[in-house]
Amino acid sequence: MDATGALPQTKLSASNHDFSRSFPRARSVVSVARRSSVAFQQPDKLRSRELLVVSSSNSANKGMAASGGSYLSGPVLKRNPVGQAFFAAPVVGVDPYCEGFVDSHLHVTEEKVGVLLLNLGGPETLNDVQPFLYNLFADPDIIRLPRPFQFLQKPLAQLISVLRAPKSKEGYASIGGGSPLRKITDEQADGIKMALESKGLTANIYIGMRYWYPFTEEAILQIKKDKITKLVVLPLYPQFSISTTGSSLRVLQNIFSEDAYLSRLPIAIIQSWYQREGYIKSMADLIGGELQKFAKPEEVMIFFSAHGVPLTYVEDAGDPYKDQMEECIYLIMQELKARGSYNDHTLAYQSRVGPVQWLKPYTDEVLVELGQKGVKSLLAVPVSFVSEHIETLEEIDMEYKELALESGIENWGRVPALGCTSSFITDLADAVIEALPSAKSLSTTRSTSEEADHDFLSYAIKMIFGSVLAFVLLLSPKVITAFRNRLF
Ligand SMILES: C=CC1=C(C)c2cc3[nH]c(cc4nc(cc5[nH]c(cc1n2)c(C)c5CCC(=O)O)C(CCC(=O)O)=C4C)c(C)c3C=C
Ligand SMILES: [Fe+2]
Repeated sequence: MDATGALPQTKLSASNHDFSRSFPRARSVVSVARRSSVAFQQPDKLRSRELLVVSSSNSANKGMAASGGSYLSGPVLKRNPVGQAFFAAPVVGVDPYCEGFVDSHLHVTEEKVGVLLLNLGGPETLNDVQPFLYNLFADPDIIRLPRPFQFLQKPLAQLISVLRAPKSKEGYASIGGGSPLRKITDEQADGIKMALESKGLTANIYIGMRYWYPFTEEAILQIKKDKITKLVVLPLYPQFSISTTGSSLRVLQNIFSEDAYLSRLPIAIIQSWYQREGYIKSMADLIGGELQKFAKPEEVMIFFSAHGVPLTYVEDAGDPYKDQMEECIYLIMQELKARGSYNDHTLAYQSRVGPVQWLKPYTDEVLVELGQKGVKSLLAVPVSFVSEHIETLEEIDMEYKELALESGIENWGRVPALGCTSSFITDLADAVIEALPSAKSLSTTRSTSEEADHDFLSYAIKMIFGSVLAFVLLLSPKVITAFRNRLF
């Protein structure tokens, strides 16, 4: 990192490895991925690449698709604009023969599986707060400037980070002087490693944070050093947003496309996993447990509070975040109903920053309204993130709790973040195992020049076909008559 706190611009050198063939493919495994376009760019200027991506799913979403509604009127499953594939088939077993590859010198080498966990990162000390904020605001997926103004990104990031730092520092000071994110993510990584081992898969787990240590760039350097032969990318965000998973994938895309070894490395990306049965059930377990702490559990309003995004992300750039969030909450509520809990529930968005409109309704406004409407017992459920962090520990536990109590809510509870809940960690390990057979390298997809050739060819075909069609039409009796009658 440089003196201003900017994150390192890591350039990864080309590798000598030529992993020209990979064999044998899984035999008893049903591939879980579909070929689909992944946007690593901002979706409004997509240069999508053919890459194998996995949307981790299972019977839960199939059931929901069948129900065919939306959160209020029942959800509808959509293929989202960032090219996400839904409804993967279940894995039926792990191929005992799928354990090696042949390098260019025809030596059989052992498969080395890596799992890259992507996360946001957080300042570990109060001195880290301003440079962390700089990294966050310098991200074009966080502050999306129109193209002619993009040169202002870094000066603007510097300005906003300096202006916001005192308020953020206060928040971090109130939760012990720094973000707990690194520690929790380390523990989750250990948990996933152990869960994978218990399922017969040895894997190296890497943590790639977007805005603080250990940066994604560092994790990728380590993946290269360790000569990983297959990589599963698992963002620790249940729902996809351009501002979170999308931003991290863009970093990966930039690094991978410039590096010979990485562009040949078979990789599977789990873009979102909010609909996995294991995750939904783990959330329902936690909610059910907290409901029982109230004197009258059936009277408690379940209040889902998700981190917001600016409205333009959803409305203009096609961020699937809101749809996925609503679907996720629908599934959790279905699970609770199946367990006999019929509580009222609502969803609101928290943590807005800056003057623009964010996803509504806003958490603070809804809390006040609910208090005024006479809701007396409320259980807050953080739903967009799986670790405790500043927005659960400070914003929800302190600010929103105080606001709720002032507004007339008498009984307040909060569901803890999933953290290392064992059913949840096991489910993430399953998601990795299911994704593994679909790993595919960037270089096996069409190259840019092939794409350009293809584009030129299709352009030429269209031109020729169009000219012939125009010629035929012009010579057609009707057109000739129309010309004669001066209708054009
Ligand atoms: C799904 C989760 C998140 C989304 C979506 C998201 C979008 C988003 N965030 C900001 C601005 C800030 N986020 C900050 C902290 C922060 N954000 C998330 C998660 C999501 N952000 C987490 C988990 C954290 C906390 C990390 C930690 O240290 O514990 C901050 C810094 C804290 C603060 O000053 O409030 C900012 C700023 C934007 C602008 C945005 C979408 C465009
Ligand atoms: Fe955020």
